[in-house]
Amino acid sequence: MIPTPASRLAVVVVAAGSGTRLNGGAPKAFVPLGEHSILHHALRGVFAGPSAQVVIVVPAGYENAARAAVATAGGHDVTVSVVTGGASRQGSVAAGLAALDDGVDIVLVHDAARALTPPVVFERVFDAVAAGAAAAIPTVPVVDTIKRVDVAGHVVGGVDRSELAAAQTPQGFRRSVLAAAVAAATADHTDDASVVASAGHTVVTVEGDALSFKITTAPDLERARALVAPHAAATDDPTAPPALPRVGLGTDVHAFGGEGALWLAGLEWPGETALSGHSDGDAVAHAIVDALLSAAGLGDIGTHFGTDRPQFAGAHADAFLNHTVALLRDAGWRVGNVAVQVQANRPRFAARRVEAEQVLSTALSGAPVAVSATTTDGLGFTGRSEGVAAFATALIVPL
Ligand SMILES: Nc1ccn([C@@H]2O[C@H](COP(=O)(O)OP(=O)(O)OP(=O)(O)O)[C@@H](O)[C@H]2O)c(=O)n1
Ligand SMILES: C[C@](O)(CO)[C@H](O)COP(=O)(O)O
Repeated sequence: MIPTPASRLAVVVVAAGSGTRLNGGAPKAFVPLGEHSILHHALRGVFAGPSAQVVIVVPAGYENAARAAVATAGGHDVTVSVVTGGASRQGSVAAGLAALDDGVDIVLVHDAARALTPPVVFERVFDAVAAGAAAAIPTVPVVDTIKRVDVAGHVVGGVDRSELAAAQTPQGFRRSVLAAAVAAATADHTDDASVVASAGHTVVTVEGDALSFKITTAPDLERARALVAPHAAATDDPTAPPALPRVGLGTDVHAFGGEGALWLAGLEWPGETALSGHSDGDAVAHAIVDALLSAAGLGDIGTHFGTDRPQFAGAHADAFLNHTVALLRDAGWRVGNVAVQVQANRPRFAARRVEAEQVLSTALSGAPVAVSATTTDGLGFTGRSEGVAAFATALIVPL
């Protein structure tokens, strides 16, 4: 980091949004994340970064709650101003800029919603602007295949993801550049770099961080809570890695009567009756997903694979398990091992058990999977051959 007098730098923390997509019962920055609020965690990252004046922009009526968050986050020695936000994010940024001290010449604008951003990201952005850039933003690569989709939901083309990057915050600027661009803006932009770029300035990028994800929806909040919970008691540092392995439990049931082939434990079973379900009805894979998500404290299969996700309609085990591994990885975990038991009269697993274990293990990035199968001596719905039940346990370990 380039050392500069504290008076040069200010961080504007925009926390005035309503959190419509989160629907958390309070403006988003004031929704609980562990023992404290989202804003408290965001401020911990800000206070651990480069020395700065800090301006917090909040909804009307939340000024005192913001001052309380400053105290719990350890901002006793920091110059902090709390101001009321605008109707849009850009309006809130303008309100924050109006509260800057005279000596400030570099400004970082940070979303409170990116509450677990590591302090090193603030340093990277500040260093880039202090080294001469008019504007610098942290970005991360886009990992999904991106499609253009029309209003009917049909794919109309692809986008080369090598040309794309996902923008995060804090976004850093020469104060004069940002203030002039915001004052001259005629359109509402979703980030500050767009405001400055539309005024003709070059925006450079620095490395972002997976922990800087934005808490936008309920699954994001679950993920943030899972990151904060395991280590908060031990270290009180939300950016420290989780310390202990964790275990989880999952079950699933599907009835026979689906269309097409039977899919179970990641295998197709020619000649067997299919299971019904939104996806392929693979109760073994779904029980494993629930076991892994419960171990990580990331909710359950409905949280991430509900019927509102058309991409998982008809999907097989590999799609479910790959996505679950990615969710765990983003939360700081990898799969240790999985054990799953199937209760069913059919199919008979003995001849294909090893094959099933290999397929499931491959979908879990190589973690060992043990599959066992049993019947119930004619008792219950599995004994009457009405369906299949599966029970899974999982161990996950910190990355
Ligand atoms: N009028 C607004 C709108 C947004 N923000 C802030 O901008 C950041 C990013 O916005 P977003 O995640 O979209 O938050 P919300 O607007 O609260 O969410 P939603 O769009 O779901 O209502 C958040 O820290 C939010 O508090 C703000 O300060 N003032
Ligand atoms: C500023 C931002 O976080 C960069 O990714 C983002 O643009 C905030 O607004 P959004 O409407 O939630 O995209």
